[in-house]
Amino acid sequence: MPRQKFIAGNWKMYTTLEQARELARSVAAGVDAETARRLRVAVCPPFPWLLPVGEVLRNTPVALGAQDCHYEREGAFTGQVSPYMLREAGCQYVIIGHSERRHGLQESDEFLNKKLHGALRAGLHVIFCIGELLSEREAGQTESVLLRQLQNGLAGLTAEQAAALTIAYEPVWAIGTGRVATEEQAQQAHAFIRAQIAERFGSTAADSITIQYGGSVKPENAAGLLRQPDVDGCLVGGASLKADSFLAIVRAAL
Ligand SMILES: O=C(CO)COP(=O)(O)O
Repeated sequence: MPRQKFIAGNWKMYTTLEQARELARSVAAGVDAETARRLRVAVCPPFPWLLPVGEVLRNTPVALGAQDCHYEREGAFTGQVSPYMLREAGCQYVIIGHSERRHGLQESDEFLNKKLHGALRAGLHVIFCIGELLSEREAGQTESVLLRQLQNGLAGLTAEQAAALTIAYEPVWAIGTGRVATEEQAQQAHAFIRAQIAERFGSTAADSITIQYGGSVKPENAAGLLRQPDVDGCLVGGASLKADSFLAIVRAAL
């Protein structure tokens, strides 16, 4: 059975409350029953908008996700958000390891691995981001970087947990730059990631795991990327902030 495609929107630190509600309303209105039967759609608003956006999405096929979490259930962690709080706020998904946290906030593979386990303990589905810098690609290190991020980032997972995971391959040079990876570059990286999952967790996990592509995905390039055999969906930044462009990407996945 083919893997179900999964399109997620990462709203990053954008939208006012009113824009967030309106965007969620329009996205939900554009995902009909047939679309919902054939693929998964989620949006990941900023933390303070999770509850009001969750309210808008209630009883719709669009799932709610957060953009980060801490690894502990609770504690003296000023400014952090527990994965259990996210569950209680209605989240099904959480993004972990986005490059804007890896490189902007120096979050290490080991730290992200703790978050991954914390999120799974809380019952969240994780979108785990990996990807190389431009300098690493140009130095021919793409695969070794992905390998390190997978080895350290996914340490201690069971095959069953790996099978249910979403990996987002987001080459850092393609994020917010308008410079999308070519279909061949995306397919090559995704096939490499799947092969590594097979090696570590077995072929059942490799067949079931969802591998999204992220980085300058737009309505014009989504269909070509999604046609690649190992591209199971997209993690969309800028184009997820307009319902029209996000829904066009959703339709490209049908
Ligand atoms: O970082 C991204 C999604 O997480 C991609 O962002 P853009 O789609 O804006 O390039």
